[in-house]
Amino acid sequence: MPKTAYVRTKPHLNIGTMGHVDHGKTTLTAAITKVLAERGSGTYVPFDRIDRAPEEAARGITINIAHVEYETDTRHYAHVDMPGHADYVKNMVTGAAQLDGAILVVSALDGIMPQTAEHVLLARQVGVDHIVVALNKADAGDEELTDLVELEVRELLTSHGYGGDSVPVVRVSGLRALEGDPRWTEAIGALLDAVDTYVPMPERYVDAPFLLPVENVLTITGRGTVVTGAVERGTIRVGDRVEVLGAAVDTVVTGLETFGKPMAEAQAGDSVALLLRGVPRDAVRRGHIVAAPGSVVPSRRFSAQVYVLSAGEGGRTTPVSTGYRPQFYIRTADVVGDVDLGGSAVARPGDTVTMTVELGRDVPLEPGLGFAIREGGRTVGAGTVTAVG
Ligand SMILES: Nc1nc2c(ncn2[C@@H]2O[C@H](COP(=O)(O)OP(=O)(O)OP(=O)(O)O)[C@@H](O)[C@H]2O)c(=O)[nH]1
Ligand SMILES: [Mg+2]
Repeated sequence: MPKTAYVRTKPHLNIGTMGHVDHGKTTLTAAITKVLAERGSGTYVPFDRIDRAPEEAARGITINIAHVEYETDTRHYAHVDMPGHADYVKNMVTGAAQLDGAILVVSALDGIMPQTAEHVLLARQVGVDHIVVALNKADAGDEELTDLVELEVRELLTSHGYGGDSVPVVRVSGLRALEGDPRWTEAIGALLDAVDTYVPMPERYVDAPFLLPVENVLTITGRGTVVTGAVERGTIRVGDRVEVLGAAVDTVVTGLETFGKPMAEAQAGDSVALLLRGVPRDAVRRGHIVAAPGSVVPSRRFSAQVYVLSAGEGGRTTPVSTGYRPQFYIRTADVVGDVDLGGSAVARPGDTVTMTVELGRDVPLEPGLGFAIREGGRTVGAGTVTAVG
């Protein structure tokens, strides 16, 4: 049976849930889909369909980013549910790189925890310009304590340039909303209204050459290799030629879908799956870039302004100097790079410095592109490309 095609009736945005482990991101994601499904827009996605890997079920945490879709009255959303556990921050960065806005989930019982702050910092760095706060577990929280948590969250957001005073903070209970408690299903409605109104429709560069950072690679038996991700810019149609940078592959797009629905054309902002002709499964991986042929020249050298996280932010306790070799998280890629601070200069935790970086492989780079620097499983820096070459 042919699948129903995707019909673009509303503006499409990419949002997602981020925040510290166990604060209720996946529960809230499931609750949002349930509340909207009951209003007749979209399909309910239960908790165990979001955290569906065996290890996720066994450990009760999210590991992989998961995508769900839903619609409000005014918009169509792709929603990325990100992991909060410190070990999976690299997956969170991949998810955040495609967002137009984020829902920061903070447990009203626990307040700001290490990955609450780390995610806000990373979101800022990878270009998430708008955050709405869900103060979750409000069913179990004491009102006065929740007021304090709200103040604390606003302060954190302000310190990262998010204008914490004007950010919407909505008290919710994902768990009670899932159970159908009217007070809390209403709160989910209020949260979605806040997202609808506070996160603006971003400018989409639909006329630019096509570019999609690969988030995931799958094989569809009998059809071939599929790459997924959010279109960063441009437009793509079935039959278009593309190149896969990183894999040095030239190919043709032979299928195009969003959330299992075929589409004739995908454009900047869409969360899509591209079927690529004749590409072996192991030739492509996360971090590669699918682009219009010849439209980008990848490079490995760039200059950047970098903030070195303080020890209190979970960063290093000792300075870095020329020769330092951490991992750079750029779009969905994770690449080693050599840092040059110029001569004998050092960068202490808490400093903002300029550096040149020589990556281990060529990556499409451009001024203004944000990235994170990680080492031994923790985030140690956040930077912005200032010049390429
Ligand atoms: N009381 C109460 N408990 C909640 C609420 N939301 C989630 N929980 C509980 O908190 C625990 C963690 O919920 P998850 O939704 O898995 O949290 P998460 O933020 O997705 O966790 P990670 O993805 O692993 O970072 C579960 O036991 C939930 O039942 C809520 O609104 N109220
Ligand atoms: Mg989760």
